Amino acid sequence: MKSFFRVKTVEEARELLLQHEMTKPQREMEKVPLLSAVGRILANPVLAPLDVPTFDRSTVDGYAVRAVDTFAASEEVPLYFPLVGEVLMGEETNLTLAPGQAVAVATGAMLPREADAVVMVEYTELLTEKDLAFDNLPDNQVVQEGLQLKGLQKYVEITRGVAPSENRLRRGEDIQGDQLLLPQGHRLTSTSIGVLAAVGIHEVPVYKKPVLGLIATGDELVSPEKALSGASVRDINSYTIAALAQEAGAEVRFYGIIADDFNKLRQKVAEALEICDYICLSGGSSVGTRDLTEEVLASFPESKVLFHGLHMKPGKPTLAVTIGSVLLFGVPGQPTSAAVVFRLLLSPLLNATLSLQANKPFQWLTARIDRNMASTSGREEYFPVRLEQREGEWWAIPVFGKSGLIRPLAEAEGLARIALVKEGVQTGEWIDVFRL
Ligand SMILES: Nc1nc2c(c(=O)[nH]1)N[C@H]1C(S)=C(S)[C@@H](COP(=O)(O)OP(=O)(O)OC[C@H]3O[C@@H](n4cnc5c(N)ncnc54)[C@H](O)[C@@H]3O)O[C@H]1N2
Ligand code: MOO
Repeated sequence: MKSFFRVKTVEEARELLLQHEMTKPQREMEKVPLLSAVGRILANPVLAPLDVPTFDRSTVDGYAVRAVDTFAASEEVPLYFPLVGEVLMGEETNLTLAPGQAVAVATGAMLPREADAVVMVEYTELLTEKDLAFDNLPDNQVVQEGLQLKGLQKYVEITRGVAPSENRLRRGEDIQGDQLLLPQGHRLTSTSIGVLAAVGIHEVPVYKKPVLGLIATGDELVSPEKALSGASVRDINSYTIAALAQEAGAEVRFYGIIADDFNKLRQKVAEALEICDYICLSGGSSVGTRDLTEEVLASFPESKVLFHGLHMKPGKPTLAVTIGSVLLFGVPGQPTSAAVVFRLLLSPLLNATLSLQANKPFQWLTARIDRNMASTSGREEYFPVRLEQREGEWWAIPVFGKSGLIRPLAEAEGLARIALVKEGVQTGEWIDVFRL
């Protein structure tokens, strides 16, 4: 009878794997267009090549002024500014404001020189010489200057003063030229992509994605687009694992469902070894007579078993092998087991390959367990939980279901962990939860 050997704790397994060449930070880079850069990892730091904005801009629709000229304005005693021009959106202006003048500007438009604030259009009225009843005008220098102009001079009536810099975005206020914008190793998000667009970077240097080959084994498996018959079951793992691998930054190659046949499986593995950095086989990692994974992997001359079996539930029959520089895994066929092993072991490896900090602290939280849970000392146990806040504390509510099911995991918000040395936990006890 076959049995497991080289059994490791999850921690030992992770450390062993992180020493492997493949999990060392990836140094190969490529340039990708900004539109397809989300989720990719920056291979170089990005310095701002210029100031953003590149000129002083208005943040409102209104009139550019010198703030000091407007201080005395009020609803009771408005001030009148001759309108000396307009700056259209996207137009470069050469205007310079003289004291007491106003220039119409749209939100985002360039400000004339000497303008240091903008009065919102709501606090103004546009008038012409004709509209102004000269007799009633307050005796103010600004108006006098305006009146000296020829033709239908327009005036801006201002009923509220503005402070210097009010409604103005200064050159470089958003981003300063030469500033470090994004560090090497940063995972690009929608907002960091916006920042790159702002400084005109349209091709981004990123690390190449590690390639993960995926092979599902099992005579019983049927892909979702085919009809089920007799005792056949749907292939779930190929899809959850492909999605998890993509989330972790890998490029996935799917090698299909392979029947429990030594030669066919070996042939597929050989094919995958040609181009993959990681290979993940689901099913057939246990000790059943048809569980061929280990036998197939062992038949490659360079093959080396790192471990077979983890002190972990679910995920006990996990297998890790190296063939040359390629890391190969046999993950259990049970859908929840496969997903848990991938998240806890393979995702951190892909993160390491991509220079991402593995298991970021915010992936874990502590919560109080909602009921007594039994476990066996000597293995780490993981079970799906929902999370709830009660009076400022997190509580973990177990979602029960065997590891052959998929729905309980889909309902869960976390995986609660009972430590290796513990024999169960009591209601209310604090427990580590890995957020899903
Ligand atoms: N005598 C023992 N039997 C089992 C042990 C053991 O220690 N001694 N371990 C059990 C545990 S725990 C697990 S987990 C499974 C692991 O089995 P395998 O990895 O060898 O996987 P299979 O036997 O091929 O399949 C198990 C189960 O999962 C279903 N499956 C397989 N692939 C997929 C897929 N891609 N999508 C959906 N479902 C899949 C398969 O139909 C089986 O029902 O072994 C226990 N047995
Ligand atoms: O260890 Mo198995 O992976 O429980 O279901």
